[in-house]
Amino acid sequence: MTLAPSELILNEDGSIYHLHLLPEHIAETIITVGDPDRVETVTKHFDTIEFSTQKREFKTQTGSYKGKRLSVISTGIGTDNIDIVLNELDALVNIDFETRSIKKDLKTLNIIRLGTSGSIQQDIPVDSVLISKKALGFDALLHFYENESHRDRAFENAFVKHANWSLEKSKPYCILANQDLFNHFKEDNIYSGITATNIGFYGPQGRKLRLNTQDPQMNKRLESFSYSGESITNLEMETSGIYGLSLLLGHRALSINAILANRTKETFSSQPSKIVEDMIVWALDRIALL
Ligand SMILES: O=P(O)(O)O[C@H]1O[C@H](CO)[C@@H](O)[C@H]1O
Ligand SMILES: O=c1cc[nH]c(=O)[nH]1
Repeated sequence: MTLAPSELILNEDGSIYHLHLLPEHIAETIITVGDPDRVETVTKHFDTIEFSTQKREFKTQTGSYKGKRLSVISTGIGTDNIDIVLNELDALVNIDFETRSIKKDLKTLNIIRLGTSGSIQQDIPVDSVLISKKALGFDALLHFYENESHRDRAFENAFVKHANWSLEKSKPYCILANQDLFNHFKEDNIYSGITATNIGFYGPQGRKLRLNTQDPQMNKRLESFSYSGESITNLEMETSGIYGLSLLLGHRALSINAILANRTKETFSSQPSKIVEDMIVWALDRIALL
């Protein structure tokens, strides 16, 4: 099947539409960060940088860390951007841009998010690091793809019942991290849990400045939900989309987040850049061993 110019969009220089990348520009292990400024916070640790570009919020640098070729790419905020980043990264490795056809032999990328997040559990403090074993998506992204075989419907239904989830919101979807990557990064001083991803930072994460939220008890209900001994630990805005699209496309994904806020204790890190830097240094050494 040939993909039409309106579906697979290439720029005049042959690069993919939003990311502005050619296939040779990316490594097989990719670190995603939300903030474009965080790309260099990661790559300043690299031995060499071979390539840099930026279009809109999507900044990419590829180089080498301890001999391993890595790309770092910023996604901006939200799962709407994750739809663009994951589909275009996959196209770069699994679609032949000359023939506009899907390759026979598909590649699997390692996709590791180094993000920031807010904890909703008392005992997960600010300035800790958490890896996400599962994601619960309150965004609707995955519902636009054929996804049935990858979701944990029993978990989703138990959550909807427990939280008295409004039918006017999207049905939450539950997706697993790549368990090999999860085990590779898991260690005693790193927290792990279920990350809830939502479509906003304020109302959708239960924050009230001037506007009332639809359910003032939402975060309490998230905090008290437990399923097979596991709890929802933190809130952010990308992990469910990364896990969902990675599973559907055949890539391996893990989300690692620096905890900047504790929503239950109403605290925020006094040194957010330090914990982000510490997380990056720790994660890079683990990534180099993949
Ligand atoms: O720091 P990043 O990776 O952007 O992640 C978190 O920070 C942003 C909100 O401040 C959202 O993107 C959220 O997921
Ligand atoms: O509370 C927080 C902190 C960082 N990022 C989020 O999305 N939420």
